[in-house]
Amino acid sequence: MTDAPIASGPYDVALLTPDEMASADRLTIAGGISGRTLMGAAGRAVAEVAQAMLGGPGGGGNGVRVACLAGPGNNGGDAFVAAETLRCEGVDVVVFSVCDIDRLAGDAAWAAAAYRGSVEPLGAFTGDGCALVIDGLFGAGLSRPLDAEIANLIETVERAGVPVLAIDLPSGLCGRSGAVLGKAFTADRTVTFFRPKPGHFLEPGRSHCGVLDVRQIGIAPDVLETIAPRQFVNRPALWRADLSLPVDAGHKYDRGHAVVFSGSASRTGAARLAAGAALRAGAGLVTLFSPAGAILVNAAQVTAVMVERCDGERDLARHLDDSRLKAFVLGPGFGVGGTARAYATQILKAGRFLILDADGISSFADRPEELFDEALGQAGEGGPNLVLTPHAGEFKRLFPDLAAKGSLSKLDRTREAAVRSGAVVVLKGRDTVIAAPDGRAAINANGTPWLASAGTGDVLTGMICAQLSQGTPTFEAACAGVWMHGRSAELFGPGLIAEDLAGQLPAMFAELLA
Ligand SMILES: NC(=O)C1=CN([C@@H]2O[C@H](COP(=O)(O)OP(=O)(O)OC[C@H]3O[C@@H](n4cnc5c(N)ncnc54)[C@H](OP(=O)(O)O)[C@@H]3O)[C@@H](O)[C@H]2O)[C@@H](O)CC1
Ligand SMILES: Nc1ncnc2c1ncn2[C@@H]1O[C@H](COP(=O)(O)OP(=O)(O)O)[C@@H](O)[C@H]1O
Ligand SMILES: [K+]
Repeated sequence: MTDAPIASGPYDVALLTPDEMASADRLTIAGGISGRTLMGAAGRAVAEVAQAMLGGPGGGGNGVRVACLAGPGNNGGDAFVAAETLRCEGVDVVVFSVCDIDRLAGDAAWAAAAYRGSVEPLGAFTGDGCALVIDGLFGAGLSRPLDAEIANLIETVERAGVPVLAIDLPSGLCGRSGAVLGKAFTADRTVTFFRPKPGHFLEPGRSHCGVLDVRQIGIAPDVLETIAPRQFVNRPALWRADLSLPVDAGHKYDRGHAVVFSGSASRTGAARLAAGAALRAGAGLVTLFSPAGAILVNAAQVTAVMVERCDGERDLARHLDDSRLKAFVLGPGFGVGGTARAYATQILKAGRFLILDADGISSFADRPEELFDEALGQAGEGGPNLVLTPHAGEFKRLFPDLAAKGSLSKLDRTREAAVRSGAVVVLKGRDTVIAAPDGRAAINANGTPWLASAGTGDVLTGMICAQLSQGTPTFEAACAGVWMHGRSAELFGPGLIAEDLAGQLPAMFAELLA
């Protein structure tokens, strides 16, 4: 993302649904800035990016042809402004219009009237000799799947292999959900305005956008106070102010004591991955709670991480008498069953933070209400006491109806799950969504595909646990953990396995705190 304002607070990283974007537009126009001014700025921003794609100013002047595809609404209006700007700069531009330009209305009609170049019907587009396609067919106003003529046109562009610059959204992509309605362009770059939309970050949308440029076109950020958006892209501006860090005169207990439950003797690695990450991510102390049969194998492989026996509810009750134990990870390698359910319930009843992952989640598959009732009763000052970190398969076990409801976006689905469960829900994947029961949600945008590797989810639980054990509010702790995890993967680069992630945390912190 380029040209974003300096990220300093949550509204700088807000995502606007198409309806919220229309409100931003209305509020701005009511405040005295005309729709034409906004469209003029939007179209010029598109032309600037087009020039960059053609090789910089003058790069488009050497006989290369740019095709501007214009739709029936304001997205088409932006395309006409971009076309006229490029034409004035000496670029050979042709507009291919969906409809007769006499049928355009409002600002789009104004933009078409101001264009002095040639216009051809959409059906005349072949892609021959074309160096760039500017997609101004549909943006925020897409209301139904693309018809066959437009879908065929997209295939023609794909076959011709011409680079695509999308205005606002690649046509066919839903800005609210990131879903493809029938067929959509796959753009090399997308220029959007004021703030990005959820569909730019939710898959498959993100994969259709290419490089995302966010341009400011004269909409004042203070309209966000009125609109009060509740979804954000997960960047440090969202949680930096709440992050827990060591204080100068602090001691290790100030930084919290984190606990990770180990599985049985042959399944201990996942818990150690989580424990190591929790320590490196900032917990003051970390203890592995191990069944008696796994103590030797655990003790032989840890140094700064401590090991304690925990073999049943009585042991756990005794441990919970120590109020310094703040946050617990339960699930990685733990085994599915009654023990996991009993421990989870006990921890929540004791008012401690619990990150439930993997087998911990699957243990509640047949009786999710038992977990949800406990979590709904326990939310503290900093938010819920429970964080759930499912991948799509685990999510389906706890929320089968939400997983099956095709009309819900990943953002909607995670939000509904958070409200129902009383937990902060982290629904993982390339486009991890973090949602709180109060309606706030964030879509993560960093990380690399090398994270699709065994054990990386275990490491994530440790990073979230480190923040929870230090007192960071729950939603912010989960967002920070997810971002740190993704950034660590980026810093390591190709060839990453789960064991490599925690080792990148010092470099990640150095960057974050610079
Ligand atoms: N908001 C702002 O601040 C600013 C917004 N700006 C720009 O405005 C854009 C939004 O403009 P917009 O609202 O006119 O919607 P747009 O995407 O052009 O499409 C609507 C038209 O398409 C039609 N249509 C829909 N789906 C269809 C389909 N499948 N197949 C066929 N037709 C279909 C629909 O018809 P209807 O559904 O009404 O029958 C209607 O005629 C936004 O993306 C940005 O580029 C900038 O100028 C800067 C300031
Ligand atoms: N293609 C991808 N791009 C970015 N992150 C990914 C991708 N695939 C998986 N991840 C991340 O990797 C982690 C995998 O976690 P999980 O599925 O629980 O694995 P495991 O159970 O083996 O630890 C999650 O944080 C997820 O968001
Ligand atoms: K478009």
